Amino acid sequence: MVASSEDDQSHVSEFLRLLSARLPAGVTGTTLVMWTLVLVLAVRLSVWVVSFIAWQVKIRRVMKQFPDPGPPDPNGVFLSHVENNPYHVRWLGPFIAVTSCTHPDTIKPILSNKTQKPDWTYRFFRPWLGDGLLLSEGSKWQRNRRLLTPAFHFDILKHYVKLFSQSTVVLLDKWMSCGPGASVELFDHVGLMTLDNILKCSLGYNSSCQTDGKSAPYILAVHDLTRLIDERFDYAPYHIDFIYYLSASGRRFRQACKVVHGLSEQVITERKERLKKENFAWSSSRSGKCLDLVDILLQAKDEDGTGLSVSEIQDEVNTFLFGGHHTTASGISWTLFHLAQNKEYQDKCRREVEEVLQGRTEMTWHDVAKLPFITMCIKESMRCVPPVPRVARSVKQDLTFPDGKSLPKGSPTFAGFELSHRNREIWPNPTVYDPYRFSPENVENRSPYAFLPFSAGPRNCIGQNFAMTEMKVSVALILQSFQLELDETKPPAVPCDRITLQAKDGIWVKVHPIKTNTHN
Ligand code: HEM
Repeated sequence: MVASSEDDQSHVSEFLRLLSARLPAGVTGTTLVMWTLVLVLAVRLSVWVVSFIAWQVKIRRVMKQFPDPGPPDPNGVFLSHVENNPYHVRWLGPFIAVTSCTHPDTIKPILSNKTQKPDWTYRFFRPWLGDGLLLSEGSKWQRNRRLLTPAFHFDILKHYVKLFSQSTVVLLDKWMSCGPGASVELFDHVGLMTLDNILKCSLGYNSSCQTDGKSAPYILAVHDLTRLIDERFDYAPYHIDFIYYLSASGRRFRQACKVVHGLSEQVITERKERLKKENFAWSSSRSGKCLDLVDILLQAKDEDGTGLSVSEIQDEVNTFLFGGHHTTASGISWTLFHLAQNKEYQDKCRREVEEVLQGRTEMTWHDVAKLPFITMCIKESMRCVPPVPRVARSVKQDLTFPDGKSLPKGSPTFAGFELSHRNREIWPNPTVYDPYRFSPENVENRSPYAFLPFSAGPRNCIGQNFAMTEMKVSVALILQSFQLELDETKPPAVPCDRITLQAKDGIWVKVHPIKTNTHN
């Protein structure tokens, strides 16, 4: 190696000497090379400046088509603006403009296959979730989506109803032991319950995370990660990896990633050991058990017979651990909040579940289908506070809206579910919680793109049936055992954007037992 670098140096010196010999007096080979380099750099810089200016002129011309609502109102949303406009533009600093679509007709093309997930937002998740289903693109995403879809088939989901019931019972027992009328913070309790569910159901992990306290570091780390990613979006210097990872936030982010990856490693290692012990033969005849997500990941083979690598499996487990618990925790907690706030709907839900269960405390798959009013309440809650408030996209090819306005290739844009769910043109009195918006006759004439808690199009939520089943079971069983009342002595519940919509100071409710707990 040393000899070759010495050889290279002598070749360069020889070249410069020969070049100098051919040049006019006073001009050396070194000077000529330097000037050539400066010229090349100057040309490249000029090309870059000219294309930047051309791009800015184009962006400004294009963005003029879209209204700019100005600074956000105190609630952070532009309700009156959204009422009259199906989209708007916001400038992030002096050069970058992002459109937000807030009407079913403009959201529809944004969620089509003419767009893709943009690196400018999703890359902040990559050190945590890797190239799992949420972040991957192209053939890898297609392969994994195809592989994992069967894990969410109804035949599999119906086995989970029993597990969802059992996890809810653990939560009910905890509330029962707090004493009548105790004040509890919903996200704390519900977050552990939904983590328990995803660990037991999709990941086949023997969890007792609601009671053993071992998952507290994971929950705290996820809390940190969502806060830190949000902070990184908002602070431009942190967009540069080098600066970010030198900062205290960047170091904390790395530390939190280590904690969450620890749990996914544990899930995979434990499963592999169990499989070895069971001498598991990969076949669907696995003593009547259905294949869950980890089974599928460990079993998956490409056409050429290669399985998924360890890091591919880990990325998916990390993705499902997060995607499968943080969102449903938000959905269930906000539903309980809305029902605590609207006693008449809470009572109606309770009557419904009592009629279906007739004193039983465990749900079956058939029971879940008999809860239409609870389903309407959950949907109305996700309209008011969608767990995922928006998704970002980048336009792959020029995209034209129904009114003829268009976005050029490469434009960044948002599908704004939170705002479209409050668009007065579609939802009269949007701030009022009214589950009857979701009665069959009211749903009939509404665009399928009006209500999109699970997004739509090719990148819609793979876990939406899992989530709806889990939410119905938990809400029904909670209301069967407890009367909920908002705790007015605590700070009011205010939605706060932490990737999913959480509550700024939590959601505090008083839980009043309805009858003696018969779950034990
Ligand atoms: C109330 C609960 C839930 C809500 C509101 C929700 C919402 C969403 C939304 C809006 C997306 C699209 C994200 C994007 O385009 O960037 C999404 C994707 C996804 N969700 Fe959910 N989700 C929920 C529950 C779940 C559950 C329970 C799981 C897993 C068990 C899950 C797994 C995923 C995955 C893996 C993706 C990526 C799908 C893909 O790109 O192919 N979600 N979810």
